Amino acid sequence: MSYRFLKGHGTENDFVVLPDADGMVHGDLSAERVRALCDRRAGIGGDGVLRAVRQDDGWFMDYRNADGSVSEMCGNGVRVFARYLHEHEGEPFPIVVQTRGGTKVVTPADSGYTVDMGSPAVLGETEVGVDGRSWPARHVSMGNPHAVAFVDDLADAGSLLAAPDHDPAVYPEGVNVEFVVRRGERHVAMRVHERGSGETRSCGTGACAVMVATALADGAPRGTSYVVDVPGGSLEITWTHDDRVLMTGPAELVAEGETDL
Ligand SMILES: N[C@@H](CCC[C@H](N)C(=O)O)C(=O)O
Repeated sequence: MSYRFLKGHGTENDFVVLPDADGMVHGDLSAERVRALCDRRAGIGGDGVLRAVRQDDGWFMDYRNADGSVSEMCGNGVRVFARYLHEHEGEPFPIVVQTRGGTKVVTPADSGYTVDMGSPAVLGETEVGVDGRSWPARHVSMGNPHAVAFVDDLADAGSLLAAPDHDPAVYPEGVNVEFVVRRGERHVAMRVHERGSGETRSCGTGACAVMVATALADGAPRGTSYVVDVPGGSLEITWTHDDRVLMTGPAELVAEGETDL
């Protein structure tokens, strides 16, 4: 059976969008099917899948990582998802998106879309490691788990072909690991190894976790904005006076078609 898909990305974190308004097309999306869709040689290719299901309280973003695993949230994905809902489902802004990590509200902005990502949870210190080297890291939850480590050089993180070492007692469900360097005043750059997808060109929730960890390290007052560079572009992030993280960045839809994968 063939079905409709779209392909999109936010700062080159790329996704297969599966329209499934009534939840009837895909039913219980299997991990095997997600892996087939995300396969960059035999499939459409993507860091993850965004299945769009209409609910009584808005649209549900059913997010899956490329390996088929489920995650609570995807920050770049939610901007792409909102653009899809606006342009293809006629949803007016502000767009309310339900996720496993809570309700997110997306509005248009000069440089793309702004997402109210909610309040971060700062959960203490931990450690991450690559190739026998280790760094202290801050444990931040943006609905999904992150470990943020400051390094001298982004190359210190090595090839990132394998998941960085981390404490399984702190992260029993795995973790997204961000490596960060400073670029200037209120400006950092990061690489990320995503749980379930490997190294990606960007991670929206990761950039928010990085901003929170950096603002805490800097003693920056609430309301300060940071630019977070990722390999696929830049995101602007503000931690507001009322403890919400606002992320602004682009979202692109680049292709649409039918697949029988
Ligand atoms: N790329 C996403 C995060 C996707 C989920 C993550 N890999 C996890 O397992 O938590 C983003 O832009 O936030």
